Amino acid sequence: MKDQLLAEAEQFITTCYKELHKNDDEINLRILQIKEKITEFGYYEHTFEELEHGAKMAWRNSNRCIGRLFWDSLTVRDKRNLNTESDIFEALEDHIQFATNNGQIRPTITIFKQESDQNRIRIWNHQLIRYAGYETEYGVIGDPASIALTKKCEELGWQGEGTPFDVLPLVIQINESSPKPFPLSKTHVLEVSIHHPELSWFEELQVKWYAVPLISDMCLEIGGIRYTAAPFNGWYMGTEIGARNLADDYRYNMLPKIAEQLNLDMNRNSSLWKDRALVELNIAVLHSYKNAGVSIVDHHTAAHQFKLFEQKEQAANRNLTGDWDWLIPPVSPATTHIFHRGYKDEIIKPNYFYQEKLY
Ligand code: HEM
Ligand SMILES: N/C(=N/c1cccc(CO[C@@H]2CCNC2)c1)c1cccs1
Repeated sequence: MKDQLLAEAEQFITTCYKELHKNDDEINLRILQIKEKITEFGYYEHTFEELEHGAKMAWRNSNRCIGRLFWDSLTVRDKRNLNTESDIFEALEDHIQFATNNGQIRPTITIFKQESDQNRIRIWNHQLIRYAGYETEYGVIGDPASIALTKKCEELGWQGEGTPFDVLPLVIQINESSPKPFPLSKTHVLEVSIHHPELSWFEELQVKWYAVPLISDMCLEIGGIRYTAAPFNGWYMGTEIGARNLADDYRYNMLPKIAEQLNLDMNRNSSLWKDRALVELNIAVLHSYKNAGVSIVDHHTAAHQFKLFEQKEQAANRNLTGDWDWLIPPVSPATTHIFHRGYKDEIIKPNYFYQEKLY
């Protein structure tokens, strides 16, 4: 195990320090230091500089991410010193406030203590901000994707209002102690009501979504060290909300309601009623976020930015890796260059990984 850790550390320091334009003496000195730490204690710790650049490299290596052009502009917050659930909760509220920035979203990651034999911090939420889901005898209220976590939160003593848009509490667990729920104050949660630039009936659907996507259940691995609590945010690509979260029939399932209002022929697939409803919903999402001054990107602009990323990686002499299945957008994929080429789905570290589900 120590040899494996040392090998990962050496590989990371070599790449990271070269990118930071450090010379061979600095690289060898740092590797020697780490070797001593691992030999004596069985682990080592990153400097802030290593942590910051490692988190950026991990974003750059995220094969499924179309937003990687901006990898070097990630804001990294070092919270490895925090030890209690309430201190961690406070740091998460600060992250939400800083990243939201009144709508001018700042891509940010907050990194908590690394995993060790004595220490494991986990955030049970998939995203820091997400709506609850309730199974009732009349069907599901809220987000079906949240049913399991909502049940867990209720077992832990949390009580939602029962609306389709109840923001779940943050659930923080340290080691094997009971996970603790912390309700988020609504003042921290910026939301956008969805309306359409031409179709005035759209607002009668009374649908909204939150501004900031903040993934909190993935593990950041840098140089053999695992950060099991390292929530990160960017801004949304419109299709994530308009073609998935609000459109999937196992999510908010809005397409039939929209098609009805559009008086489309829903009895024939070939009327393409689903496709027309989908496009209008995505137009409404992009229009509403822009109108509210909340950062968002359409899938055409995002694909163009990804093209620039491909060119930048080529110029930097780095091999581009990607996961085609995820990189193509769910709306009009073949209108983007991504659809018409291939990508090598090789896993390079540092990177962000799934970790075991705790509920
Ligand atoms: C800045 C704006 C960003 C945009 C528009 C963006 C866009 C996306 C989209 C559309 C996906 C696919 C999600 C899905 O289909 O469910 C994705 C995946 C991903 N993104 Fe980005 N991203 C951004 C920033 C970031 C940042 C800051 C990080 C980390 C530091 C990141 C890491 C990832 C990872 C790890 C995945 C794969 C998640 C999985 O495998 O479930 N992205 N991104
Ligand atoms: N726009 C985004 N979209 C996502 C990025 C990563 C993951 C996800 C959600 O993935 C879920 C798991 C599989 N599909 C939904 C969405 C970002 C979230 C955090 C930083 S950027």
